[in-house]
Amino acid sequence: MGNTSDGRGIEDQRPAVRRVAVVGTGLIGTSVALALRSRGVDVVLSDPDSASLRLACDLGAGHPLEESADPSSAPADVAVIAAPPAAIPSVLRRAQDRGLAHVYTDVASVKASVLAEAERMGCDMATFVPGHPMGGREKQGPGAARADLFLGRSWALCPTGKADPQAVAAVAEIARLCGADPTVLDAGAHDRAVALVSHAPHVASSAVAARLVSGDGAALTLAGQGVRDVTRVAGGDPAMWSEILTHNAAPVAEVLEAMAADLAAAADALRATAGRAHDGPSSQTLAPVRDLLERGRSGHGRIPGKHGTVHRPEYTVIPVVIPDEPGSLGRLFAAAAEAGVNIEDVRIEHTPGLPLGVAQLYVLPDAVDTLARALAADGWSVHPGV
Ligand SMILES: NC(=O)C1=CN([C@@H]2O[C@H](COP(=O)(O)OP(=O)(O)OC[C@H]3O[C@@H](n4cnc5c(N)ncnc54)[C@H](O)[C@@H]3O)[C@@H](O)[C@H]2O)C=CC1
Ligand SMILES: O=C(O)C(=O)Cc1ccc(O)cc1
Repeated sequence: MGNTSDGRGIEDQRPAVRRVAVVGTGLIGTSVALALRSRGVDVVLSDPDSASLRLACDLGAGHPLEESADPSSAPADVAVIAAPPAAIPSVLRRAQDRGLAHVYTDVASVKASVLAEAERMGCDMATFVPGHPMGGREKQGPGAARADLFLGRSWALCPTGKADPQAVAAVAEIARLCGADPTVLDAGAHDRAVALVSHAPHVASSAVAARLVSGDGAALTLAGQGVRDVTRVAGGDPAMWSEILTHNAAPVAEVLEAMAADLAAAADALRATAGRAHDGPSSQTLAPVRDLLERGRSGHGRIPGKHGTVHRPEYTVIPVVIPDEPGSLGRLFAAAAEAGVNIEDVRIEHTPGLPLGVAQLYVLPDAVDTLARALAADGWSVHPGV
């Protein structure tokens, strides 16, 4: 359900969106384009990086803008600008000047500074509705794009008071066509919210991962799923994230300062407890640590989960042991295809020093039994439920 922060509904008007221009065919632009294509929308694409543009086209995300019939005579219904935050105001200004679309939106992770710069550059704020899809990955480029990236996610819309309500409705429709839930809020409120739920967590993840740089190799072989979960987003592009953090500096700094105070209190308490483990976990000295763990669990419980946002398919992971040799993945995928099962995603875990790896196959839950039986019958070492 889409709502504004002041309670107004935005699902009353649902305009037809038939033709969309996506400017910037990286991870997010190509994912938006793929999602729109899957809903029958005609998509034209552009990117200054010709390799990204070609890959996005080859993936079926759309056709290059330049090769389209006559772009100047047929403005798209909506242009989605999916470039890095700092580039967006100038890209928007150029797109508006050439009449690329009737309505414009962007996907930048920060909103207030992008909006202020767009206004300063004289962009038309009646047709510009800033947006931010709250789905993403720690990988860049069109090769990592997925049509289902935004399913069940929120999609923030931050129009200024000058925005035409029909433009807001058109961009809300883009979000819905991508399977997301549009939510209108003020740019400042957006930036404070994402500082808490995305930007500061990214820095915290990097802080954990940065400790591993000096960890010895033997320690790293003990890494389990926990540290992989906590550090996943630290794999994101440092250049892009420096840009995002710079554009949302004060709100992120505030959250990091609070985290740093929690960590310092926990470290002090642990120092004071060192060598006194037999006093038990309820000792007064350890109270700040216990308090942090309790608050952490409560905070974790507040994240909307499986029952909050319902549309995203939950995949089940089937681990399969594979020989670390050329062709083994190909044979595994061929066996899955033979069983008629679509592999939705795959991750490979290698154990250093062993001639084996584990392929984690992500499949829809109702395909698990079929696939596990077929692979086992084909001689694979399959471990569903592990
Ligand atoms: N990575 C993520 O998980 C998320 C990123 N975002 C936002 O999406 C935007 C794009 O990020 P990603 O797709 O992750 O990055 P990306 O690096 O995968 O793609 C960025 C694309 O923009 C292109 N580009 C650079 N300058 C351009 C310009 N002047 N005009 C047109 N295209 C230009 C690049 O060639 C590249 O293809 C950023 O504003 C980011 O804040 C939003 C939600 C999630
Ligand atoms: O990797 C993930 O799970 C993310 O949630 C990524 C992400 C990165 C940047 C955004 O502005 C929004 C989402």
